[in-house]
Amino acid sequence: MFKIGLTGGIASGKSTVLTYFKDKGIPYIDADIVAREVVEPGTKGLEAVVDAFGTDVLRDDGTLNREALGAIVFHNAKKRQQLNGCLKDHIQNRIMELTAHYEELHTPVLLYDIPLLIEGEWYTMMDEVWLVYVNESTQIERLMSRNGLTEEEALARINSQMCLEDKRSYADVIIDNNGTPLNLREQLDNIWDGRIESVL
Ligand SMILES: CC(C)(COP(=O)(O)OP(=O)(O)OC[C@H]1O[C@@H](n2cnc3c(N)ncnc32)[C@H](O)[C@@H]1O)[C@@H](O)C(=O)NCCC(=O)NCCS
Ligand SMILES: Nc1ncnc2c1ncn2[C@@H]1O[C@H](COP(=O)(O)OP(=O)(O)OP(=O)(O)O)[C@@H](O)[C@H]1O
Repeated sequence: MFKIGLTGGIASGKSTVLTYFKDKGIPYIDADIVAREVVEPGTKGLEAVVDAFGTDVLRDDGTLNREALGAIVFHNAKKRQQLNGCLKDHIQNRIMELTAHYEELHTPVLLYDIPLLIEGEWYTMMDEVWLVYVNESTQIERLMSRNGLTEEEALARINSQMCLEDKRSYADVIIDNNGTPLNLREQLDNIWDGRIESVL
């Protein structure tokens, strides 16, 4: 099974790229979805988060208050590391379980959308790394507009990750998403024709 790790910075366009390949029928694992599953009510993941951060990060209905937890961890590197420590094994186990499932199905290609692919060293298990790249001003603008954040809040999130410039050296393919959606689509058509169809 050919494993492709899709990464980038926050709001660089990973989900937009993933949607293109999903629409082509390529199987995928979305780490943001996994990260939500492992903190659903009743999970060990949520229990670990509450042990570390207290019940202030819960809503009245017992679900995780993502806004409250985000406000803490995107402004404090120590707290962020603590959260990562609570969830790392749960996220990793679930991703490996899903990978085994696709191996059993003899899936020829599996696309992983993992925001922290480099930071979390997931790149070492990939056959290829694809980086969705934007410059910082585009990233800030898109993040502010998508999440309704102030510039300061957007920068706090961006600075929680390895900078996109430094991620470039890990990439086999760089997808430049500074342009229009049409420009992005043209690049993805080329990647599909040149790199994916041959593996299928
Ligand atoms: C802090 C939380 C509650 C904020 O939730 P929220 O709904 O606001 O954001 P969401 O989960 O959709 O994440 C949005 C983006 O933030 C970035 N991000 C998320 N967690 C982290 C982190 N620990 N460090 C750096 N960036 C992160 C990613 O680029 C992600 O795509 C949530 O992101 C979380 O639980 N993070 C820890 C789990 C994790 O590491 N997720 C990344 C997938 S491997
Ligand atoms: N080429 C583009 N032109 C204009 N807007 C774009 C373009 N590509 C993506 N966007 C918009 O930018 C925002 C971020 O894109 P997307 O959600 O795909 O990023 P992401 O990397 O998956 O984000 P996250 O790290 O938070 O999961 C979205 O609102 C999306 O619609």
